[in-house]
Amino acid sequence: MIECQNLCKKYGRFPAVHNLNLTVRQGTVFGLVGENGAGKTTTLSMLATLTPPTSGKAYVNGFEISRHPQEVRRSVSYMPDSFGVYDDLSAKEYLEFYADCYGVPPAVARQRVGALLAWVNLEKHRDVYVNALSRGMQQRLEIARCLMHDPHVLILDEPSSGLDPRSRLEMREVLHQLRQLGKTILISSHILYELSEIADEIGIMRGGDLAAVAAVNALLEHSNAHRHLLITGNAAPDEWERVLRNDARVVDVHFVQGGVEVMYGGTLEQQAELMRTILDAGIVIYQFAERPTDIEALFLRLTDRTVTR
Ligand SMILES: Nc1ncnc2c1ncn2[C@@H]1O[C@H](COP(=O)(O)OP(=O)(O)OP(=O)(O)O)[C@@H](O)[C@H]1O
Repeated sequence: MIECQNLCKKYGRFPAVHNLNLTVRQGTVFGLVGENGAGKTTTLSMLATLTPPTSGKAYVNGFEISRHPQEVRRSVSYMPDSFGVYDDLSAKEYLEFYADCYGVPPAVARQRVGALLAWVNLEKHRDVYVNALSRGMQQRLEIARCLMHDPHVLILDEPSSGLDPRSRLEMREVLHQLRQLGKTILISSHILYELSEIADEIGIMRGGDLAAVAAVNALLEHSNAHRHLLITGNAAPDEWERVLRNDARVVDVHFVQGGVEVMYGGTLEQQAELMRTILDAGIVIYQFAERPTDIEALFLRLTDRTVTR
């Protein structure tokens, strides 16, 4: 449904996106994660036909973006990372305006405006001017706007950026619902954890390259199967090593100040046994704590072999 083949964008001599090869299967959600300047916005903007590529090809809904931009625009909705709103339109008028731009028949538009406002929880704000809505509400209205012409493909650039925690939660709800619609979605974020909740696959961009791609299921299975433990005590590194080496469920050991960080692949009962083994070895335990999995580190470890650079 979306396919990029060696897609490149240079600004002058600067390669913002470099030989990008990416496939988003029909009806799936692909999350693009990366730091500021990684090339996410440039990629999404090329796929939305707003930025012409320097070289390479990309197909959206079967249409090549440079050769058939009009057809691509009809099949796609693009939500930019920053957008201007029309000050003197209410939320309802804003959606009606876009329906008109896209040639949605008035009767369909009337029904859709009501349904979408309810869907993004803005029914009560239908007559409020767009510039009087909070940023979170404006972002949700943008999602509704994106659905006005019932596109096959959605391209969303950081829909949660700049939102306070409560608005982020509300946006998260909307994105979860969006996933249920079965559309093909390409969504970007700085935060990998956020994307892992809604995406089927995740790609990480660095310096204009798609550095790695992983299926979210594989990430979650791995993070469920492994616990990240912080154990501190009065042992020297070689003592930790000796004790931990005897437990086959210890996958990885990393020495830290006063102890070790352990990637552990056993059950909770086996984890308790590990604690007993450490105590039996005469080590005084100061701390034995489970830490949240660093999903970014896990992603990089799992995809180590798939780096395309
Ligand atoms: N119009 C432009 N002219 C020159 N350089 C540009 C232009 N647009 C983007 N760039 C540069 O291209 C690189 C990629 O930018 P891009 O906006 O695609 O990154 P991003 O991953 O979306 O970052 P952010 O999360 O900050 O939006 C950056 O180094 C940026 O400075």
